[in-house]
Order: sequence, then structure tokens, then C-alpha cells
Amino acid sequence: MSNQVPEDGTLLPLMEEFYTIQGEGYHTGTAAYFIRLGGCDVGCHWCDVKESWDASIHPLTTADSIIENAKKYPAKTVVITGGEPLIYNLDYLTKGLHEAGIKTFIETSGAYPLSGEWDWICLSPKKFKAPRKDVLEAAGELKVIVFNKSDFAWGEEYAQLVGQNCRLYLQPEWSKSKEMTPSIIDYVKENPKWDISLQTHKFLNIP
Ligand SMILES: C[S@@+](CC[C@H](N)C(=O)[O-])C[C@H]1O[C@@H](n2cnc3c(N)ncnc32)[C@H](O)[C@@H]1O
Ligand SMILES: Nc1nc2[nH]cc(C(=O)O)c2c(=O)[nH]1
Ligand code: SF4
Ligand SMILES: [Mg+2]
Repeated sequence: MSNQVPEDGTLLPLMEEFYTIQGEGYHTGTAAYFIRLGGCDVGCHWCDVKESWDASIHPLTTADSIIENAKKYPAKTVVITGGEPLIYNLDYLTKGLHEAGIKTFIETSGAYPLSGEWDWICLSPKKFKAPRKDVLEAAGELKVIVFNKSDFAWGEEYAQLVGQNCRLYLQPEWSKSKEMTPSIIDYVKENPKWDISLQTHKFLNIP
């Protein structure tokens, strides 16, 4: 984590921003501008963006410039991801995006306090640093990554902790996908409150 990030959320360590199609979860297939903030200490051994972890290598960027860039694209939706975006105070960034008429979606592990104004929260809880109650209660979708068969029972525990209308997804961990996807299919057929989420952008060869 970087200590030099001001607490008012006006400057954020930006790793990358790109216009693409949401590949995962409830909004799969929807065009959105992705804002990837650097910094994460959750430590998932299978994380597909380990280059994001060290916040200090990602330039501190004004939230105002991020908002100006987001305005340039036809889709009026952003996905704020990382790294772990809730390490930072996202009030200023999301307020500005809303003032520009842009919807705010987040991808988070829920390991840090909820800040920001959100139109959609995708919570993907992790064993390595548990999600907080405030994020569990606000989540629109719970996206459990399945690395091995024990993750089904683990995911059920979190399904009990989210709100009643929260959508439930099982997403294969990418490197174990071939092995785990048949089990996920069987599980969803037996437990239809869950849906499957695939990382469709990786099949489409888009960012
Ligand atoms: C890179 S994370 C960044 C946001 C936040 N730190 C989190 O984990 O939710 C974005 C999404 O990718 C998922 N993810 C990361 N590595 C993955 C992998 N190897 N296979 C499947 N999903 C993965 C995460 O669980 C999360 O839902
Ligand atoms: N297309 C696309 N969809 C995504 N959904 C969540 C992503 C992420 O890394 O947070 C992601 C990503 O990196 N690309
Ligand atoms: S919480 Fe997200 S960014 Fe952090 S290590 Fe896990 S998957 Fe990667
Ligand atoms: Mg990704």
C-alpha cells in the first residue's frame, strides 16, 4: 500500500484504464470503461493481475482526469477494479462520475471499508482476507471463485451473509477451469440459486 495517497480520494494510483466489455458476472456482455487501481494485500495465490499489487509502481493520478477520460466513451458505465479498489476512499471519484451521468460498478474482495456511491457492487470474497459486513450487505452479486471442491461449501457460508436479492455466481479459477467447470455445472444443476460466471473476455481475447 502506498502511504502517500491522500485520504480525500482526489489522487489515486492508476494502473490502467480501458474501454471493453464486462466479461464476468451479472453484467457480462455490457460495454464499460474499466479503471484499474494499483495496490492489494489480499494475496490470492491464483490472482490474474499480480502486477497490480504494488501500489507504489502505479502513478498517482487525479480523479478528475479519470472522470474526464471516462466521459469520452459511448457507454455511460465504469467498472472500478484493481488491485483492491476499496483500499482507497472512492467517494470523490464516484460522486464525480455520477455528476457526469456515469453509472458506477465495482469489483471488490470486500476486505476494506465500503466507500463510494455504487450502482452495482460485485463482491468476490477471499479466504486470504475475509470480507467486511458492510460490503456483504451492500453487494448486488456474490462471485465465488472455485479453485477446488471445498469452495462450494465455503461459498454457501457467504451466500448466507449477503442480502436476500443478491445474485449468486460460481466462477472457475482460470488455471483450474478445465478440471473444475464440470463440477460447477453439476453443482449449479443441483443448487439452482447459483449461476455460472465465466471469464468470457479471456475467450474473446479482449482486455
Ligand atoms: C483481479 S480482481 C480485482 C478486484 C478485487 N481485488 C477482487 O478480487 O474482487 C477482479 C476479479 O477477478 C477475479 N479473479 C482474479 N483472478 C482470477 C482467476 N485466476 N480466475 C478467476 N477469477 C479471478 C477476482 O475474484 C475478482 O472477482
Ligand atoms: N473484460 C473484462 N471484464 C472484467 N471483469 C472483471 C475484471 C477485473 O479484472 O476486475 C475484468 C477484466 O479485466 N476485463
Ligand atoms: S483480492 Fe483481487 S486483486 Fe487482490 S490478490 Fe485477490 S484477486 Fe488479486
Ligand atoms: Mg480481470
